[in-house]
Amino acid sequence: MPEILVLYYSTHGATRQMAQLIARGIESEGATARLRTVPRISTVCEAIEASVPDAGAPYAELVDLQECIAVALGSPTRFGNMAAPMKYFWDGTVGDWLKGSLIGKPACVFTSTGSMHGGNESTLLTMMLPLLHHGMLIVGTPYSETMLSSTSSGGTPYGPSHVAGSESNQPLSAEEKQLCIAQGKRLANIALRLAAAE
Ligand SMILES: Cc1cc2nc3c(=O)[nH]c(=O)nc-3n(C[C@H](O)[C@H](O)[C@H](O)COP(=O)(O)O)c2cc1C
Repeated sequence: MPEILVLYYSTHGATRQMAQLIARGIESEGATARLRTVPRISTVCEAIEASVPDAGAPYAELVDLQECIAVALGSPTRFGNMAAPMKYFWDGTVGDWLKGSLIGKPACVFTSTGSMHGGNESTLLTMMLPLLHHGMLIVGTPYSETMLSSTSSGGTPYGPSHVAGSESNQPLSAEEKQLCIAQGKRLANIALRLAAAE
């Protein structure tokens, strides 16, 4: 069964929930979702994380990028950009960039932000940059997903988003959830067709 990597970072759980919904969409198309996260990083150089997380998805390894036919990449918004642990992971992918391992693979991005205009679109757009450097094919959300027009919180043509509120405690709206599932389905559908054509 072809696998699609759902790679996310989350501290309060919203981006993790989005990842699980995207995985549901992926699996409804007949692919397997491989959920992976990345460890926190620290300014204290001696501090190390356990090699296996206490809970949730395992930590991603480079082989996950190589083995999967597509990637869904999620991060909370941090000052209008992806969180440092996720950026750190991508900064470690130079070997794959040199080999061109990801060229031609489809990818999508998703994020959770505190406030409506606090940078969810800038986070999604800037998360695309390392993927484009790797030669990946960016898959957004088309307006045929009618909830893109009706949502009053998250959901963008650049990818799914969620507005979590200043306390990071707002649940995903029905529209936000549906757009996550739709994004997973679309990514899997395109990835499976590209893989079959090879
Ligand atoms: C250091 C830091 C920076 C943040 N920067 C922003 C920001 O620029 N815009 C925003 O709307 N929310 C910002 N937030 C809030 C998070 O994006 C928000 O709580 C998000 O929903 C967390 O996702 P999670 O539940 O997956 O951890 C920031 C949070 C932290 C801790």
